[in-house]
Amino acid sequence: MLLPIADLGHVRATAGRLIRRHWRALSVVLLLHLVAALCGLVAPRAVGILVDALTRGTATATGVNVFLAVVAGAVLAQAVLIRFAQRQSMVLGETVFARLREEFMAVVSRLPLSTVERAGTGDLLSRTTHDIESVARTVRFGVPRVLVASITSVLIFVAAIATHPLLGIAMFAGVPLLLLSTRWYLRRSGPAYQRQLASYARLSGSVSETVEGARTIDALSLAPAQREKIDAALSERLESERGTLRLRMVWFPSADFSFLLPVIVVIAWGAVLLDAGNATIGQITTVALYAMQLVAPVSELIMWMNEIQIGTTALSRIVGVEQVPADRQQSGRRPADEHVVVDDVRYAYRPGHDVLHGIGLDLEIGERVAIVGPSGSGKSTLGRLLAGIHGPSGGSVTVGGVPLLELPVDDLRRHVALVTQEHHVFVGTIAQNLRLAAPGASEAELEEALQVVGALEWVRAMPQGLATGVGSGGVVLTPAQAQQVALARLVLLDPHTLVLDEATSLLDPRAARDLESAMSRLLEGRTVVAIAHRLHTAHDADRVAVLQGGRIVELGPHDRLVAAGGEYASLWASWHSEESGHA
Ligand SMILES: Nc1ncnc2c1ncn2[C@@H]1O[C@H](COP(=O)(O)OP(=O)(O)OP(=O)(O)O)[C@@H](O)[C@H]1O
Repeated sequence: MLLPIADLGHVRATAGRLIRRHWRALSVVLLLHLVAALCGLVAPRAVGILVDALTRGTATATGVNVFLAVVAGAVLAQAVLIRFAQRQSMVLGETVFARLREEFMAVVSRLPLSTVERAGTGDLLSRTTHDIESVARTVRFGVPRVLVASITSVLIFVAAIATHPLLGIAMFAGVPLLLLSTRWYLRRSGPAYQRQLASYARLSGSVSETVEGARTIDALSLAPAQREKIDAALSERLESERGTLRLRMVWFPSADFSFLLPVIVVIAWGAVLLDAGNATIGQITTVALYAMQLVAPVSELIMWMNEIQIGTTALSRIVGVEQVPADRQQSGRRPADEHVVVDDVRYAYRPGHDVLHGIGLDLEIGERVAIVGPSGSGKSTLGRLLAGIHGPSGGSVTVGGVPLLELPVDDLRRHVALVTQEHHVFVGTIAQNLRLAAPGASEAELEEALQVVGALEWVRAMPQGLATGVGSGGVVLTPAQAQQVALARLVLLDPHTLVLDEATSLLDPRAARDLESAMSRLLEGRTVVAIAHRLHTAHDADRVAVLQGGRIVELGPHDRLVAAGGEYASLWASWHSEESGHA
């Protein structure tokens, strides 16, 4: 499933909101361009007057000097005004774009994890990079240029009509062809550009998947299949680019012709009027110069219309991300205590296919519960629901009487946190990695957290201690160190309930043993739900929940369940005999 794409109404509403927010700055930009365009109209008019004076033989040396001064003054004024207008346009473009990008990043970081997982990284990656760049180009250059070109074109038309109304009308000669070809183009270009952008998303998805899964691809010799997939994505992209190119190849030449047409018609029609004594050579010269002056703004308009079309399509994909429904709704209620209760919980990844069927689990504050069961029985799913990552499809998971999904995410993590085998080290310093959990923590607090998980010594031994750069491009941490940093983050978060999923399984036995003491200090005084893949964890727990086919089939202390001789007893017996076999 790809992320939603906003319809034109929403895109227009977003554009309208941006214009309203910046209307003052936009008005200044428009005013500057308007005056600059007016200055640009002076020269053709002055040339026309001079031509007429020369034709009539009334031109004087002073007249020519005045003409030169006026033209030079107008050109200079136009150049200065354009400089300021462009500067203002760029500042405005950057301001608008910066806000847009910040808002988009805020939306992306709020996206429900389940949506990101389902949509895949390619689509989101291409929206946050390629589409944002496309919108940036439109906002920075496209919108100001289109506004300027529109104002200039209208003023040129008005000036031509004011010079000679009958001749001025000839300036419209290219309009029908321009309208027809543009309508033809716009009808087809929207879907064609959507296809093109979707093909970028698929290509970047295939490439990033190949890079991320390089080891698996290598190990299973999947390279040919992956190459085929990328080739298919490339062909799709090529085809979609060809599609839009075909459209441009029809539209551009007809547009080109339609704005050259007025120059030809003005001269031909001017000759007829001159013959009939209805126009002067000076007027024909002025209007013909205006017709030629029109070429630049109209061609700019044509070029940027195309860019704006691409930008609008990209904006619809960006606005679309805002339309992903939130998976949680804050109610403002505050948990009465630290009591976590799972009540009749159901969960389905796909509608109609429940993987949890009415789970009930009342966690006593400070107790340790181990969840055991065969692969696929729903242990990890239950863990994610307990940590408030997914919301249940039915029933509830509450802390202190408040459903987890009603809490703000920052708050939620201070109640329940999930510890998985994934310990991503973010690019930045060790301190920055830790402060993700507690942005305001002092260095002493960071060191205290590192001390709890037994990492203070090695962090202090690093070249710059807490300020050492880690992650991609920095010092490479060992898996055990990465895990210690993750645990220190949890110490800083200080949640009262922890859900452990395969917390130590990726480590070699020695590193796992080293971490066990760090772990046990972290767990002290907290409620713990451990998804137990090794049964000795279950043995040490206060209670064991046996999950089978998405249902809790047994629940109680280890000894009682073993004595009961049920499902857990046989799991325990087979695990025990395996263990003693290994010994
Ligand atoms: N992202 C997902 N989309 C669709 N189905 C999923 C997804 N994750 C898990 N499932 C399905 O949900 C069921 C429960 O999976 P879950 O991972 O919770 O089981 P588990 O007991 O933790 O298994 P294991 O011990 O192998 O990790 C399985 O049938 C699994 O195929």
